[in-house]
Amino acid sequence: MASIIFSGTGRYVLKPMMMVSNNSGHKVDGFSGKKQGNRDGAVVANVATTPRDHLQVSTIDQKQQVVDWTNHVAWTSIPHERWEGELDVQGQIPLWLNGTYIRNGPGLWNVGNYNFRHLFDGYATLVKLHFSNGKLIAGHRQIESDAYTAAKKNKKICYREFSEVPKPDNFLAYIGEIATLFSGASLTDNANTGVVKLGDGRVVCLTETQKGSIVIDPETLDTIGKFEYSDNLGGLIHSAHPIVTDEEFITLLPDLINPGYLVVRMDPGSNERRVIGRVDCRGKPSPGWVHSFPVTEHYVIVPEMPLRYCAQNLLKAEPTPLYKFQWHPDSRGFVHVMCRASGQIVASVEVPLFVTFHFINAYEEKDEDGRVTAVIADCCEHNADTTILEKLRLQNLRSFTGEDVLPDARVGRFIIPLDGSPHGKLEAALEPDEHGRGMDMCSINPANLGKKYRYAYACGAQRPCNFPNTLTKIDLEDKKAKNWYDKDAVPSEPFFVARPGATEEDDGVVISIISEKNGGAYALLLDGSTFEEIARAKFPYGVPYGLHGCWIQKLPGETSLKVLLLQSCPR
Ligand SMILES: CC(=O)/C=C/C=C(C)/C=C/C1=C(C)CCCC1(C)C
Ligand SMILES: CC(/C=C/C=O)=C\C=C\C=O
Ligand SMILES: [Fe+2]
Repeated sequence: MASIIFSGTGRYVLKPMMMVSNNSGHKVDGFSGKKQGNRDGAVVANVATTPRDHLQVSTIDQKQQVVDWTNHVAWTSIPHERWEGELDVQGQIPLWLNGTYIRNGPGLWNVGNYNFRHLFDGYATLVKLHFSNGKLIAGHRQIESDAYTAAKKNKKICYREFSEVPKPDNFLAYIGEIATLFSGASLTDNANTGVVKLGDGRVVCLTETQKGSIVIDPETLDTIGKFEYSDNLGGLIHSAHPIVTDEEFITLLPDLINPGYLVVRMDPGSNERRVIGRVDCRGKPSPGWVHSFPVTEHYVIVPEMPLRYCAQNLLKAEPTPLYKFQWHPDSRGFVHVMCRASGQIVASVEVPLFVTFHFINAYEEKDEDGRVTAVIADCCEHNADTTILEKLRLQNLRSFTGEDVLPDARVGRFIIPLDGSPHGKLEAALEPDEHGRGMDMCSINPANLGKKYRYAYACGAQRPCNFPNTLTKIDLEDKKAKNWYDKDAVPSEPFFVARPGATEEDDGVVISIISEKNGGAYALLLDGSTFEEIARAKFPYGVPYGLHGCWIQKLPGETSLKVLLLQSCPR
């Protein structure tokens, strides 16, 4: 398959399903807002055919065999606002794989002539892979958050992003009140981190600001509107990674005023979160950053990381080394265990210092009488080293020269006793050299959420590197890892989809999107069990790196939402 795409100056005519127009019918090239001619009405991806600078420079230097990463497609803004088309597939997509994988991530890192600083600042780009009877329709779409829409209109940043603060006059021009620059109104709603399917079918994109919860149409990727929480729980931020199943949505709301966390739960069909309980922080001066957290069958695990939110840094205009956070080793690290049913804290232990974005899973360990004796919680742990945040600055990601600069990481396993002991343990769940001492962006078989499990999928490292560059299957029982690697390519989070009816934990496929050194990108399917490639399909343009995804299973006999709507509203 693999058509040679960016080779000439001619236009590359794509298959008829694609769309490159914005709502006004004009093709949009990033933020330039340039109107592109569409005289013949042909469905043409102008962006895919215009040779882009990075496609010319991103070549292998024959002498050094080192790729110029300045314009690596992983860290280059997506060149157009939306696209959809069928991809040629090399290999075999399993016929049982029917549904849509949607991945979210910060895919646009410039506005006007201004270039963003940090990976997490970029405006949200959704990428979809729709699998149906062995065929693959792909697409992408920018999320129409207020932050993105305002930036596009004003050609300036108008809201506070992860590391960016708008100039007061940008913000004034848009919102109109200086008093609000330091209030919740100035915070971004750029939902660029994850995407979840709620039990009621709504698909919601998320980031760490509560206002950045945005409902999308999983078929078209269109922005439907804000997900408004109808409770009065308040607060401005939440964990970027709620626990979402068909039955519930659980998340943590950090309390920055009276340091602690509210543990809250929402039912399918509802927009109202109800409080399960509250954890008071044991360390000072503020809650630890809580990007994610795990649950077990009976407990919610609340990590209190010594990397804490920092009120002063929240207000600063210029980025500080740790952005909105500060490292407080003296105030130590803790893990709290809350009973889901009663909201009572059943354990609150001090643990060794740790730094993590992502918990992998957690489960309960029982004695022979079935009594829970401990909770095991696994995470991608950065050896208590905060420099990983700095490594994710775009300048650093784009300046790889072959030196091994990625800090070491491991599968950190917390062992939290439930017998009243004051301390918990943190150790590597397997020898980190198994996965090149790189470890982040993980998934598991969702059937094992909160239960004892054997396999995790994540990005590891083939060194030297400056960013995790392998897909890794971790066997926590045999303490072994299998690694997939494509030189100079950047793979995104390996996402496990179970085969319907499977009984083995690793019976399924692993989906990832690979940003290639030559400016291209491809969707990759690995067998969940053997971890061998089973199919790949090249995009007709470069797709940048992205973060987290979700799977929307097509049920047998299911009719699409659009068809149902058309049937219920006959003209
Ligand atoms: C993409 C990712 O993993 C994290 C994104 C985090 C964001 C956008 C955090 C934003 C924040 C603000 C804009 C101000 C308040 C603090 C904080 C939640 C860090
Ligand atoms: C890309 C990333 C965190 C993303 C948050 O959602 C972490 C990468 C860590 C590298 O080792
Ligand atoms: Fe994340």
